[in-house]
Amino acid sequence: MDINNNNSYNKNNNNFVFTDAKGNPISYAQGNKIHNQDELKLKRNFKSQFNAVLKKNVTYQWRQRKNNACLLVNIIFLVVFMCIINLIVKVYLKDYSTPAQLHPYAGLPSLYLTNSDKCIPKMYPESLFYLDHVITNTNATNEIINNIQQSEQPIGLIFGQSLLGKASTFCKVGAQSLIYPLTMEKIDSNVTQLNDEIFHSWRRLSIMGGYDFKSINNENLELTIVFNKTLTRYKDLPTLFQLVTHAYNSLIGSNSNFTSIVYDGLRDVPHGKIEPNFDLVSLMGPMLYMFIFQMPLPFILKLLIYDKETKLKDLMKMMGLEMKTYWISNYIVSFLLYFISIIFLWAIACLLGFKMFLNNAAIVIFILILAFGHLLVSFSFFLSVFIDRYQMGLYFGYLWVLFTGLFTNNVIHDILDSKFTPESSVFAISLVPAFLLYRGLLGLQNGALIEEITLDNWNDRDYLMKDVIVYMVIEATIFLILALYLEEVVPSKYGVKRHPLFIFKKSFWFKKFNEPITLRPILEGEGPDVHAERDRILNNPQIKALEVLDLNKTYGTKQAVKSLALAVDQGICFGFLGPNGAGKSTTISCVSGLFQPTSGTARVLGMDIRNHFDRISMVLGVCPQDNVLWEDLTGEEHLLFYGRLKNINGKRLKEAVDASLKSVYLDTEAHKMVKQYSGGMKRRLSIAISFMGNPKLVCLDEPTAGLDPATRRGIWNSIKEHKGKCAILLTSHAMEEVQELCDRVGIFVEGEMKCIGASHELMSRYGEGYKIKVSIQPDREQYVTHFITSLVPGARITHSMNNIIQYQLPRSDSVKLSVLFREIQLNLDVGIIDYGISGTTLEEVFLKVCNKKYNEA
Ligand SMILES: Nc1ncnc2c1ncn2[C@@H]1O[C@H](COP(=O)(O)OP(=O)(O)OP(=O)(O)O)[C@@H](O)[C@H]1O
Repeated sequence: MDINNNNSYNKNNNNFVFTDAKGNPISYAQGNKIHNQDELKLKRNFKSQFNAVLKKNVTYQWRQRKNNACLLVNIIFLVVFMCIINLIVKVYLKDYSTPAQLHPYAGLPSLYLTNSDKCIPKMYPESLFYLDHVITNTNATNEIINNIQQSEQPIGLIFGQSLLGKASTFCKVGAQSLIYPLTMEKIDSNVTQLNDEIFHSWRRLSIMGGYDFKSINNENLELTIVFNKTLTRYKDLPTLFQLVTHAYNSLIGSNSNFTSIVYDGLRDVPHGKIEPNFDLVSLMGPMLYMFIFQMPLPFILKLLIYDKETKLKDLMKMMGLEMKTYWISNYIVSFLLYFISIIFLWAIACLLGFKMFLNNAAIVIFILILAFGHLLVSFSFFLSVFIDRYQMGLYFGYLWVLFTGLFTNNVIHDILDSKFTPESSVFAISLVPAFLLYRGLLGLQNGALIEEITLDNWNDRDYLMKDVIVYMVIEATIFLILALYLEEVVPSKYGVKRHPLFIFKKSFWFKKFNEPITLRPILEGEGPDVHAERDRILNNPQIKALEVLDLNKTYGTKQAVKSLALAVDQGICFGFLGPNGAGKSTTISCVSGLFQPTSGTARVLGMDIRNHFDRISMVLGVCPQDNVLWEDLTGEEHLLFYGRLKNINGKRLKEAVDASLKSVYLDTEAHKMVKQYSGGMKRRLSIAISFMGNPKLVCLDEPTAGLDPATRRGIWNSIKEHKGKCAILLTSHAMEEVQELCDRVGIFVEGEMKCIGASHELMSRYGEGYKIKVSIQPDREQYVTHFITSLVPGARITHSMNNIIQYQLPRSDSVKLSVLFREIQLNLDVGIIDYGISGTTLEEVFLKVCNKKYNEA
């Protein structure tokens, strides 16, 4: 098959070799040039991979629709619950509207002294008076008036926020002036004009109140205090009266002939008809919406952790998926999960007339929703680093929503509401996404109760919405960067993590320039065939499917792989044998890019895994030890996904998937979801996945472990179908499987390759010779043994029971099978009923190599 004018693709002895015009083998990595058309497919295609992950995620989420519907049901439940209560309260409040008043009547002033611990926060000295709620005709009122009037020093007063709103202030004992509760401004209009003006603009709520000084001289202080009841939320401002009188008294000082105060009382500003403005949803809003806005968190955590827990993320990575594409696609799906639920909430809220959503500019609400969405998703990414089980993620998510909701309502609300809270505390609180959301929701609430938030006023003192949104964007960015960094370094059950300072290492930034590693020609203590393997790698210029060059892998203090040297030719199936814990899976994980070798490296088709893993993964297929599948996707959907990862699209993809399903006998089960598959079917699907996209090297980690003989044979057939088209690295504990499938075998013990070669070579090299099993007549053991040892000197009994004896013949060229057969056949009368001769099995070689190791130890 000519690829282009210069290069060709030859198939010799089942070996596929890319060669240049002169017939020299070429590596995919050589010179960073594209050598042939096929090589183009080595490049990861962002569009194709993004399409694959997005389609898979959307299909998977659609299958999770029952679970996802819970999210919407939770939202509906909370909203409907609030609506019902709101409705009941509104019906009850219907008769409480206040008619329009151009000249509202004056009311009685009153004062309330409290300096008990109960009402005064401990931080205030007891000599300060705290003025807040209004109670008329109490002794406390008289007491405070007396105190104020008789005091020679200014009296310390604290005005409760509920009395004066945000304009309240606080005056220390000994201060020169008493208090400046409201900004004073002289208005050049008389009371009537002022009344008219206020009456027409009272809804704009810009006037908090005023003093009307009717007559002021050394003997008289006549004033009216006007205040805006709507703005001050139904609180009287009686204290203003006292303040002004006292201030006046202080001002005129000892010259005072102050004899009378004409008191006109307090009255509301002129206003139009006031309907009861009670909106429970707005009042409860921040807390209610806290729950709703954060409700997607557990669902997003589940989505992120599931792939990690089930090792699907690792497999996708090994099969060529670029992590950047994975994160972007997951980010989008998570964001959509949040966004759809919040838009749904918005729609319901508008339908039901919730003021927080209706009385504020839609653009401001939309920006807040977007900003918090990004923060929530980034925060979920961050949390997912520390959680290994998706069930745990779900529980944690729900607890977080509940806890932050309740905590905000009971603690954070008070802290944020107090004007004594220093900016630094507000900043610290804002670092927690849930509390920052609360600040944003408080802004919306204030907008609903005071004045619509628009892009013009969104950073006014009462809303600070712009600040909140900027905080959200900054925090989202920080959480995302932290998540991506911690994902690489925080220890977890899955995958091997990097050094915390990896970004400061040169190899991180310049990994394309990792020095080539030359295999050591000889290593002390290695057997002759392992030496020969090193020679083969060093002296054979042909590009191999896989070359492992002095690969070491250490987990903490455990050295799992020790200076492994191995080459697998193209088109060859290499069997990797070894006892449990020998390091076979670790080798596959290093070769397939899941783990970074501690030292040494591997080359796939001439490309170094340290420098070209992005290309290697496109020609790599992996079937891990456990089935790593999405339970809620069908077999066909799995293959479509992995096919797209490998840049196969359109008609070719459909054909490849059909062929793949057929090759593992799953074509009739293609549309069943994996959760309905049996263990054998899942295993067959895993194998089909590993061969998807015509990989050049396939790693099969115990492909038939735990399967019945019939299924095992089926899987062997599918592997045989692919054999020759690519190199296969197969680990197994089943000797007959290795004998059946593998051209070469390596036995690996405690991280070291002990022997390597074709199975028959190993059997003859490590085998002890032939065995004869004879069935004898009773009491003839002595005669038969004499006969066998006379025939083959050195033959010894290895097993004798129930007149069946097994003899081990010495390993010697002098033992000729044909002679043995003939002699036994002629001398059956020594007492032999039946007999059989067998050679050394691979299992015996395996046991011998392993036992040798253990005996040495
Ligand atoms: N993530 C890990 N962290 C620490 N040690 C590990 C890790 N993975 C494997 N090991 C250790 O490394 C050694 C080799 O393990 P590996 O899984 O590669 O063996 P194996 O030959 O595949 O075994 P098996 O046949 O049982 O699958 C074992 O001692 C194992 O305990």
